[in-house]
Amino acid sequence: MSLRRLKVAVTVGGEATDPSPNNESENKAKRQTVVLDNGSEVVFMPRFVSFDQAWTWFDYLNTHIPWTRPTIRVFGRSCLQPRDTCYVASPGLPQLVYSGYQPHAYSWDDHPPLKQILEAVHKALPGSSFNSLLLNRYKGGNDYVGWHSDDEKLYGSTPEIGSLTLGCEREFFLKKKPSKTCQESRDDQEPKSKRLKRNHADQHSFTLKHGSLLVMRGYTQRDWMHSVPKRTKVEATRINLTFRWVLEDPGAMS
Ligand SMILES: O=C(O)CCC(=O)C(=O)O
Ligand SMILES: [Fe+2]
Repeated sequence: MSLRRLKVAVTVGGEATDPSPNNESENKAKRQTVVLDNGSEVVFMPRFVSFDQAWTWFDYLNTHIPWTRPTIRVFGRSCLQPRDTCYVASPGLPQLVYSGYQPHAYSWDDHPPLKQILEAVHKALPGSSFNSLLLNRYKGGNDYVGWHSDDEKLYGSTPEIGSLTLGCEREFFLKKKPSKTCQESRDDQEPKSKRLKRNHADQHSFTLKHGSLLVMRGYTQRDWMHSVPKRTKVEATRINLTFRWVLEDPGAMS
């Protein structure tokens, strides 16, 4: 897969990226902002949290979270989701349903370290708010997440998703949807073959390392898809936490 070079603006700032008080130097982590076209944006913080803190969280979550590997429906077929999962949400929110599966919503109080992690994410992203969390556990390179967008109605039209990686690093890909919603009108005049070629060039990749935070914003879910593909040589476990904001009344959006 040929990947276009990213248009990356790197800022070095004093973001509060680590909740532990003795890690001031690590708090000066680099923050990369990738401005995608038509109002989509990805922010990447490779060292959001210190190595040691990230391992402490990994060990806790790996052993204490009630992981489950549900049966889901993909293209009309039932299959085992190719990774473990768990869902946490604030009380009273509409229920999440994806791929025909409705996960049980655990409480933040069930796992106090999650509240600490949420606090660290909020501190790093002033002005952002998250009230739900989807956890994934990839138990080696055969576990993956296929191409998808987190564009469920309950997240609204421009959801912000903060994605924390703990443990084994994995590649994360973004590719632009070949849909008309994100096309400029001049596309209509282009031959289809040219259009497809140009769309396939619209791909980006990130290596999601231990302790990194990737944030998708704006119209990224409407216009782009993302995936974490299989990696045959990988054996170690990766835990991923995606923080999201669930609208209390998604019906009011439409
Ligand atoms: O594991 C990741 O980095 C991505 C997970 C993801 O896309 C999801 O849970 O929707
Ligand atoms: Fe996703």
